[in-house]
Amino acid sequence: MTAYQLSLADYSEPITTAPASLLPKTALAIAAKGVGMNFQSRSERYQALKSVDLELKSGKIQLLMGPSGSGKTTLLSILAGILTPTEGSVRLLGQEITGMSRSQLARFRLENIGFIFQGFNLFPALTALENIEVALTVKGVRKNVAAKQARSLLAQVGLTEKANQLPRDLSGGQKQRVAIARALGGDPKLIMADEPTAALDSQNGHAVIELLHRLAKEQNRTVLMVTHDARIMDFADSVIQLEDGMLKQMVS
Ligand SMILES: Nc1ncnc2c1ncn2[C@@H]1O[C@H](COP(=O)(O)OP(=O)(O)OP(=O)(O)O)[C@@H](O)[C@H]1O
Repeated sequence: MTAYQLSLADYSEPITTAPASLLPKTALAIAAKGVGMNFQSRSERYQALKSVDLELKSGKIQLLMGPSGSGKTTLLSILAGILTPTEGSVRLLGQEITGMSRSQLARFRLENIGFIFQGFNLFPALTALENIEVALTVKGVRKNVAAKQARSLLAQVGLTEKANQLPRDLSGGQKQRVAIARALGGDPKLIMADEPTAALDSQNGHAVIELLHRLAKEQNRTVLMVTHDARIMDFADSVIQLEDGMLKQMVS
């Protein structure tokens, strides 16, 4: 189980935040200062991140790249409020999240962050539409409203005609588009993706990247993505390189 799977906490207060489209384009969506992470296992201490500073503006697509073990997932988890750093602070959408309680963090994530995973994480026994509906009801949307919203989200990713298909009858790219539609429930301003194209062939990978690009540029969402996929670099506003837990460079 990845750290992200912990993020869909059973928290059912209604969504109250403003739509992503209302955020000013220049606002800082993510700001990390002096972020460090030490993992303690038995007698050993491992420093996975060292003094990471970064600032990401809203409406941008940022890639988090670097060799295996360099700290990408750890950093994404910290920036998503899933892991608490041992040093430093994180502000998301102008709010300091580092001192929040677990339930405050769960609520913040639910209201503001859409998660996308390499393995799609769809419920195999639910149709494409039901997968989205379920996520909406977890976010506190009433069932009859959720059904309507789920249809509209599915239309946004161009899959209206696949509404009643089970995940096993969809291609990898279609599954990922359902997962993206699900992530858009509740209109999150931040989208955090962990290797979203790793399991996809070139054509499907391209469709997913274009969709994420559209969500950032047309709807002013901030997309932060861990990836090894060099194809995405052309669509990104900047690339953050991590090496041995340290920020090596930001390519704009
Ligand atoms: N819970 C943990 N306990 C101990 N060490 C951990 C823990 N989580 C991660 N690490 C270590 O921290 C380092 C960074 O891990 P991380 O998963 O962030 O790397 P990554 O860049 O995402 O790697 P990959 O590309 O292989 O997914 C690794 O050496 C890893 O073994």
